[in-house]
Amino acid sequence: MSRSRKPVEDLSAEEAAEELALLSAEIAEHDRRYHAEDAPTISDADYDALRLRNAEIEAAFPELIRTDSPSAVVGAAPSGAFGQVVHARPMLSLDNVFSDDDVRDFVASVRRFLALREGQDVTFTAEPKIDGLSMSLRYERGKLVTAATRGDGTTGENVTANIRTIDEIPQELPGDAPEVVEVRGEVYMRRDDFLALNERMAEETGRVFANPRNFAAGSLRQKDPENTRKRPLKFFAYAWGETSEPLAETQFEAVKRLGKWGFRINDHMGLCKSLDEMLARYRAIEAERASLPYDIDGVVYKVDDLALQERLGFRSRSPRWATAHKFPAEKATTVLRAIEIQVGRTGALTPVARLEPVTVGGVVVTNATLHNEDYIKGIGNDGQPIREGRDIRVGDTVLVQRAGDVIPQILDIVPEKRPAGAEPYKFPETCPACGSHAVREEGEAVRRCTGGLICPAQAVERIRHFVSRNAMDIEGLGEKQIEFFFNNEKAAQQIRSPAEIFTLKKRQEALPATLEGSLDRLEKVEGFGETSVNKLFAAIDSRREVAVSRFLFALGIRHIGETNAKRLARHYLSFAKLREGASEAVMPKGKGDPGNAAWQELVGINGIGSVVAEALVEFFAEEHNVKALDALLEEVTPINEEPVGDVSSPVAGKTVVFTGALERMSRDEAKAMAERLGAKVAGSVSKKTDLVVAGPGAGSKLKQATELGIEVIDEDAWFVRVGQ
Ligand SMILES: NC(=O)c1ccc[n+]([C@@H]2O[C@H](COP(=O)([O-])OP(=O)(O)OC[C@H]3O[C@@H](n4cnc5c(N)ncnc54)[C@H](O)[C@@H]3O)[C@@H](O)[C@H]2O)c1
Ligand SMILES: [Zn+2]
Repeated sequence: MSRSRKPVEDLSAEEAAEELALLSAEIAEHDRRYHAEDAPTISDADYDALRLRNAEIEAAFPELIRTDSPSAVVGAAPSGAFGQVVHARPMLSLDNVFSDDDVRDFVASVRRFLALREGQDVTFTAEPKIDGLSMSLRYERGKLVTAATRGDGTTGENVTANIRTIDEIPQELPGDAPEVVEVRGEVYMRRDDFLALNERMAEETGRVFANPRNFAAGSLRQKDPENTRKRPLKFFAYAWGETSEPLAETQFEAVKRLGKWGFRINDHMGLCKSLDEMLARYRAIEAERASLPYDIDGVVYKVDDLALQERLGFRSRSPRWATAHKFPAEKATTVLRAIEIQVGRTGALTPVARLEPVTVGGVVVTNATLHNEDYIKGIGNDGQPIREGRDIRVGDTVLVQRAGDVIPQILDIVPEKRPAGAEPYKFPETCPACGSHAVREEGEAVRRCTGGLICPAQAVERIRHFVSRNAMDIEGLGEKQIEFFFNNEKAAQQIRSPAEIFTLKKRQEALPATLEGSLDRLEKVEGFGETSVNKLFAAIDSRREVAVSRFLFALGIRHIGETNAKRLARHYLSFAKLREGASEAVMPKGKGDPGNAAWQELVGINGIGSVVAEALVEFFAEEHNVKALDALLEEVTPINEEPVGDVSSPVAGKTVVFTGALERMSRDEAKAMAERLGAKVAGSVSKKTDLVVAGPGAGSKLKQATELGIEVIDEDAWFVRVGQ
């Protein structure tokens, strides 16, 4: 695969897009295994490396951020086993960094966002990152009322009854606690408790957990609280959610306050006034790691000043004011049992190593990535030999590395251990999914199936994306069902395009009575049955009306991920308007051509660049897509988006352009503020612009605004206008 150890700056856009596609599928699969099943199959370090690589590519190619980017996702949706709790404030994840340089970049990004000058210092807290699971404990008038897991960040599982069995969690808070306060932290299990209990479990049930985190998660999700009571769970408090009054002015003081209320807080938390102090504390905590009674997987840095935290705010899955500095990991050797080829959504053939299971850092690893054809042969991306030219063969003993590097999975082989008769691996030249020719284009690392529309690997993926949770969210259409419908020869049971999902019921109902009881009737097919068929039809019918953003995202247009779909939907509000805009847009022809007004409106939308715009325009220009879309629109009605943000603010609904230098805030902060206040931020001035905020040095945009008679104000006037 083109996901390689190639530095991000050397990737072509094509390679980057390909790699992002592979990464998102892979990460989603690991999230499911880890969060929904408590049974990960790769080490955390490998998982983090996948995410890091994904983030790096997205940062370098913001235009390529995918329909299903992992960067916007937290955890996994709550299971149905418990009641659900919608968090008053979202429970997010943390960004990860791995090297000293990354920490330096993190500090720099905080300073940049806040537009700090030299001499304006930021203090950070540093504390161990506990390897458990996060918990939100809601206290009202001093009494514990609900305890919820993080879930997908918005909605978690209600585990109050189980949490009440944990000694370290106070049922009541002292009188000085605010009327409403959500105390957040980590539920974990000590390593010695884990080892002892796991041994007992192995004897009694034959089942064991991979690590204390999984054991803690499993213990917390017991149906019967009495079972949870038998498991020695512990809790560290380190954060908070909703509070009816501020806890303190700094992170450090706020956590100290939680400690005074009876929560355990970590005594390795400290304040750092400089990068050097942060790194020194990281080293000190790392040195103590082995002697701590619980597992930690890194050090968390947080901006100490809560007013600055507030200004920094959040990205979609993590706060800007914190990051986790992860510990590096180790290597292990194992045997390569087989090489399998997977066909991705884009038709790329990816070699995957099936390994003799090996424990790396407490997690059993059975699969690894082999990157691409050349990598197996011992050739690097630059065409030069790697591993001194050693190729990788089935039967080889291989060195698997888990490190905070890229996704350095199989590093090398052990030549002395190569079995006699091991053959060089022959990469297939046909697609294992459809038999079409698989070709490798000049200069490309990836071999691709040419089957396009007929290749089930690609079509099935397309439909799978269409029905996925964040897209149309149609329950009952899992991979198996999609494949069943896709490969079905019976006209009344075939689904080969999104529209056909919605005509399935009609086609079934139109079957003549003579077929009653035959396999043509879905409910007679094994694995379906009347109840599940009715459920499926109900699920499909319930999605005949969906938000524009979901609908757009579901279409699987290149580069239109959830975030971009939302941006577009928020701008155009209706699907018809969006389609009209994209259909009318004429791309610039060469330098100096600005494109027509519809194009300019499109690229003027905050966050939408020319690559995304082009993908959208091309999608609507393709006749085949228009046909499929029209068929779909016969069945589905996209519901107009509501304007978002603070609708009562003086700039709500206005389109604002910032230009020139800003002195009191960075450009990013300005954008974030405007959006919070319900304004749309555009990148260029057009007739649709309502307000231009111009700082010193403003040039062509200011001139254009004046020509168009648009109101122009300076930064101070902006603050007066928005009342801040
Ligand atoms: N191996 C796999 O297949 C796989 C799959 C998914 C996730 N994971 C692993 O699961 C972990 C969970 O992923 P994630 O999205 O929750 O991100 P994360 O664990 O890297 O970081 C966020 C979490 O850190 C926790 N945390 C611990 N100590 C903290 C402290 N002092 N301050 C703030 N937060 C603290 C919180 O629970 C928070 O939700 C990661 O380590 C990741 O490697 C592994
Ligand atoms: Zn194919």
